Amino acid sequence: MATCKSTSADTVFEIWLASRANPNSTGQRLPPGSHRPLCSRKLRLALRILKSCSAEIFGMLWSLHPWRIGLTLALEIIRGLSPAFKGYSQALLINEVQRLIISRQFTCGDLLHLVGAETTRIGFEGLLDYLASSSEDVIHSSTQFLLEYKQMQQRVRLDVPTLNDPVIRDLLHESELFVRSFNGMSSFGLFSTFDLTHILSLISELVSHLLILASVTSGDFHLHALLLSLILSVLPLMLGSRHAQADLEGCDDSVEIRALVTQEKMHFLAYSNSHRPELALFGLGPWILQSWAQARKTMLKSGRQESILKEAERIPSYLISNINISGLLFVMQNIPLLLATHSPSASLGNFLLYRNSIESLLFTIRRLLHAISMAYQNIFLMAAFCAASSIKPRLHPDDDNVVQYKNNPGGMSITARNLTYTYPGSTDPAVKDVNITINAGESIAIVGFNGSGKSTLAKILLRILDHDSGELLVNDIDIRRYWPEEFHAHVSAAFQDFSKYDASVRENIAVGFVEELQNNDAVESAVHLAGAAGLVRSLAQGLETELDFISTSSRSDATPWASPHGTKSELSRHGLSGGEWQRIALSRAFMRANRPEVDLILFDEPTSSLDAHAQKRVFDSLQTISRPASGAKKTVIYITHRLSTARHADKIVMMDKGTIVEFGTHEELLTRNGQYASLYKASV
Ligand SMILES: Nc1ncnc2c1ncn2[C@@H]1O[C@H](COP(=O)(O)OP(=O)(O)OP(=O)(O)O)[C@@H](O)[C@H]1O
Repeated sequence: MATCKSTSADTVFEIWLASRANPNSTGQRLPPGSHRPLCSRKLRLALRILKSCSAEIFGMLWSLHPWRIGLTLALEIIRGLSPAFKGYSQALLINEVQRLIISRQFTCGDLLHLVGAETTRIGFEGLLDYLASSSEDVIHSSTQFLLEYKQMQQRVRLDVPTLNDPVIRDLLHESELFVRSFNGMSSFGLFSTFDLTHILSLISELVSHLLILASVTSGDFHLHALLLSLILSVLPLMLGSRHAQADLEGCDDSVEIRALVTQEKMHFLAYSNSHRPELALFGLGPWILQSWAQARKTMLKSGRQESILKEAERIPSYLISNINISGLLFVMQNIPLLLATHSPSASLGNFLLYRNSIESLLFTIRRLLHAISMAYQNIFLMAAFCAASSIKPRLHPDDDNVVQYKNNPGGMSITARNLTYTYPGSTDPAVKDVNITINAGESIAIVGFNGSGKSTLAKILLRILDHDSGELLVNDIDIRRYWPEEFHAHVSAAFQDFSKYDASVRENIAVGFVEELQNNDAVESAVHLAGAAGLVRSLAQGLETELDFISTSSRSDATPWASPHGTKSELSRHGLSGGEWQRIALSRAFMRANRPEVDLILFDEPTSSLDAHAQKRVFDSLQTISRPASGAKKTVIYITHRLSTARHADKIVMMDKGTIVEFGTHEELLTRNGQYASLYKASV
């Protein structure tokens, strides 16, 4: 056993982190998913994890099917006794044959009787196996669902800054391995409730072999055999067959395909980093989770029904296949040997039983050690799963510091003081010492050279990123005191790197305010504001047209949401040009921007791919909804390289190298004759 350095660790997260210390290299971490060496330090950590998390995990799983899990545990323990009982029963059979032969009263009828008794035992064994595996299937699919659900929940609640942390990414990776191990897909092998029962079963097998060995050597043979026989005979009668309870509704293939597609789409959304800003901004987490859960349940249900149907067809063959004819033949093969020896005192059965028990004992010990070493590795994955569930998203305020966002009738006011932000892994700040005051209801254009920090500043203002230092006040309250979800309900945005969803036009737009997904008026109004009505009309299936974003996307993580079996929708997907996609993204932003509770609209390069008419249309719409003839104003911020557009804003922010170099009205900045003035003159 190796020795590892000791570190102090209190929470499950810290224990998990300590378990990743590389024993061969101080200060280095083991890569995520790698095996933990067996050493006294890691063993102690494993025990602490078991103490802290196992009750939570097994309590969670136990609550799913208490009686079934209890039953499965009992069955596994009894199944563990089977090999020993089998050896014992066969030894009895041999002894009986030997006795009959020696007493010269052997008849074929006696032989058939003995063979019948042995066959009955084997039949019971097969039935026991069938009942145990049926019950396991039910527990397995519920467990799988619950853990996958929890994992999706972990993903969608985490914000961009949290996910940017490489340690958190490693934690989520190991948490995922833990969940995958319930599908048998983990590199560590399977460690699930059934591995635990497997360990119990192996322990009971070990004990039974020891018991048999003790019996053979002490001669106290029949009592134990009787007990084992009784247990094996009575237990199956107590068990209800899952087969009888199965709900064998017919399966609808199209429902399954739809469910599978939805499940994959939602999974992709939850895991995609490129969609993360919109996911946070539009508060899509609960909707993704709910849609995924519904689809996943349908898939698991249909999978279970399929296996029930298959099993129902398979019961006779299952039982027959479990009758180990070779074992019986092995016993029979000893009869000639008995006939030859004719010894009145020899007991070949006892001799074989002893020999088999010794062999089985060693084999069982090997399997048990293997199972325990698998479990040891998976304990650390379990810690990752537990710790991941309790990560506090970076943008969440402390409970005692929370302030409720109050709707500002005149739009959102923003004050930034010495705002600085550096991307993880970078040395130079992308935003540096930004100071600005934006009054409620103002329209602000942010302009500047490429890479000057405009989009980064926008993401900080939108509470997608968290500034490293400085202060950001929204309606005179520190933005860090608002719940991000609550704050996001009062803003709408179109990002420069907006998302293209592998979905219909309607879905692509309505994710801006997903509660109105089926509200045609709301969707059509958003389409109208973005000047996309003509585009939608030109599509054969209008809002229901499925969009093909692959052909127009060049992003590296543009993973296709695989449609199984090459479905019809895949064939009829519609590609869009860059400008058309931009109109769809703007419609999405207008879906929310038009709502009364929204105080801030932020568009990052909203019209970069639009023609002059479309561009005018978008700015007219912005004007209409942010400065309505009656009703509340909204603050509008837009980032643009088109200075002919910027000049219409109330004030202009000129950025360079992460900082604001000029701020004022168009006229003021021209008079100043600085960077803005030279850029403006160059553009006209
Ligand atoms: N995810 C990131 N990780 C590290 N650095 C980044 C990241 N995103 C942007 N940057 C860097 O931050 C700086 C500011 O980028 P930002 O996108 O805010 O500029 P911008 O003014 O919006 O540029 P553009 O006009 O080209 O859109 C750039 O130097 C950029 O390389």
